[in-house]
Amino acid sequence: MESAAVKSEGLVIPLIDFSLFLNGTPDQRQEAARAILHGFQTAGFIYLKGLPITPEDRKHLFETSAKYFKLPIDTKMSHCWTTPEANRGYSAPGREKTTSLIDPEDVKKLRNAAPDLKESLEIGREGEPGHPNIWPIEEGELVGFKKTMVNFHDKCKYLHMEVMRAIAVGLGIDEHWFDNFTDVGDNTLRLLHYPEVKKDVFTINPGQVRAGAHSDYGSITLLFQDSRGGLQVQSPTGAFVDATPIEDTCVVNAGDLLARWSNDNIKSTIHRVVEPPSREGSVYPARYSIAYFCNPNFKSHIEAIPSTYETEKDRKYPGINSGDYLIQRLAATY
Ligand SMILES: O=C(O)CCC(=O)C(=O)O
Ligand SMILES: [Fe+2]
Repeated sequence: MESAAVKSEGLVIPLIDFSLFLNGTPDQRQEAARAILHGFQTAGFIYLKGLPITPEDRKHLFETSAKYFKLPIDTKMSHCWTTPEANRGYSAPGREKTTSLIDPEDVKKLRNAAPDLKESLEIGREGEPGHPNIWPIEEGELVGFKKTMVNFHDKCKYLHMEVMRAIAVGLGIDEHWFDNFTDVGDNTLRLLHYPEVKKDVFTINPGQVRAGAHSDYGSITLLFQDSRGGLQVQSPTGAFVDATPIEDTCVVNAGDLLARWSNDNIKSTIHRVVEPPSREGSVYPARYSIAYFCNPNFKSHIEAIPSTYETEKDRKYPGINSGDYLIQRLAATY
């Protein structure tokens, strides 16, 4: 039920059948939970198959995303990303620079030297007070856009809750321990488009990437990639290893807040997006991916999960509010 999806440079990313956690016997459930936790503790990344998200759901989402990005730039700019507090809307190529740098001046320099070659749309939870999603006008190919996105948001919210339950089972705490932290669904759905690009762009500027090396901020990220490739995960040796697309799987990685919450029992691993493995021709075709960034409910106070420390003095971090933590991290990269 478990095999290695990636094995290189000391990095082993397991591929786990999540249906065994959701619908298996008590033993299968336990075994799947153990494998999931182990993957997060070692690689910080896992692949899941047997998901409650069907290949049709997924196909429909990617098609809808491609239609969105075909809109004229002026239309997309009419609902652009404004503030870390809202964290919603369109980001044009060059807007966000994902990086592990924190100092805004350093980020600015890096952005100017090698802007990320991507554009994205962030969609937050519907109904979050004070932060409405600003939807593109539904005409032509875009009819039904909102419904598709809201449905997918809901399905991913459920998947987040279930993955956190698996982590709880793996840790040997109450299976529902995280439920009060995940039930609101303060998560962000991000559509990503890496436009077609001339191959020489990457040779002229060796620092050029599609998305800079970074770790994610929240609890976990559910990442759906198309078949192009280019996602890489940093191994314990420091090398970047291809996290090759596997059909009908989802890549799940732990974020910085989960690492902190687990007293560093779980790893949040650096990753990036570079050009795909070379093929014929003078251009790299466009790549699409869909990331669902999960967070503990913004109102939650985050302090070390029971079972991840023995005595008070083993707690590495003071408590922190989940929403504040995210805003602070987003403010550094936009
Ligand atoms: O597009 C991808 O495969 C990864 C995107 C990513 O890591 C991010 O947006 O945080
Ligand atoms: Fe990421």
